[in-house]
Amino acid sequence: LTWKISSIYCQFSDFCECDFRPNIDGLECDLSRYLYGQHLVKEIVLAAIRQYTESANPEKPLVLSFHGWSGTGKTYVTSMLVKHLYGRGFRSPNVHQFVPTLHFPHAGSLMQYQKDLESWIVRNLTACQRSIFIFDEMDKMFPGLIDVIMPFLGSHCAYCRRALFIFIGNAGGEQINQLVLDSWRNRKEREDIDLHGLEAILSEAVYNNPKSGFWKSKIIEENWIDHFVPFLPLVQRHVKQCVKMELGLRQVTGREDVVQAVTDAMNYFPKQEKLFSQTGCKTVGTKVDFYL
Ligand SMILES: Nc1ncnc2c1ncn2[C@@H]1O[C@H](COP(=O)(O)OP(=O)(O)OP(=O)(O)O)[C@@H](O)[C@H]1O
Repeated sequence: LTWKISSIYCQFSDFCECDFRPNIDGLECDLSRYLYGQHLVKEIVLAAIRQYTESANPEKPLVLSFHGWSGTGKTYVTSMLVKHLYGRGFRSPNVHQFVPTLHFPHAGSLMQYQKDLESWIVRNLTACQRSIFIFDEMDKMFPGLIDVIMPFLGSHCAYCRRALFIFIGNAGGEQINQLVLDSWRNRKEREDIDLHGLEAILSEAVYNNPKSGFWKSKIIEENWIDHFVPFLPLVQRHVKQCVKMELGLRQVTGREDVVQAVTDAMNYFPKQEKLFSQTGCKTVGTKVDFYL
């Protein structure tokens, strides 16, 4: 009932912020304490979100696209954002997450999905302009579907300007890994890798990949994505940090043996250098339970 009343209020008020209660200090703190090996992500996400939350009347919605290898923190950072932007986190009625394999599984229903997605967004943006729409597994989304959200991304849609769109996918991961590998071979510090050229590489990687939901997408052609955010592949040092964090969550200290056992149990690639963790930090939690 409370939500219905606030929806009605929001339709008549320009200042309706619904459950939007940004805590930028909290976000900054979580990113710097609990996100490892992602200096570019911290920098881009924090600056973009800060600007987005500080502007009461943005000119357009904020559109972010997260790219990178498995287990590098894309979903994790999205959760941090949701936690620090909405009072009730993922339980907030203003947080909407789409998973293609769950919500759009059948190729034959593409037109129906397009209609449903469009009306879902209109309905929710008219109920609350500060809504967040998260599109997970962009590599598994049927090309053509995502273009129905185009009209909501620009400045001409007045009730869309305070929304936040996040796309998550693995496309571009190989290109990011290659760049990190090259810089490692050239003895360059990881933290010295900058965005220069990377955004263009990522935009091309999703646009030209028939397996990407952005394949030949107008969203890319017309530059509606504000920031392509590269998640770098994690190395042993980061896996160790993840193990320590998992141990901390279990209130376990002084178990260097577990830190070493879990770090050694992960697979690393490329074959020769054995530099990057195959699953990032993704399976660390279960491995910690196994070795404890
Ligand atoms: N950079 C990181 N720093 C700290 N912990 C991390 C990092 N990356 C991943 N983790 C840990 O690993 C778990 C899995 O990561 P996450 O789900 O974010 O991976 P992902 O990039 O979304 O992978 P996928 O592409 O396979 O969905 C997180 O819940 C977190 O505990």
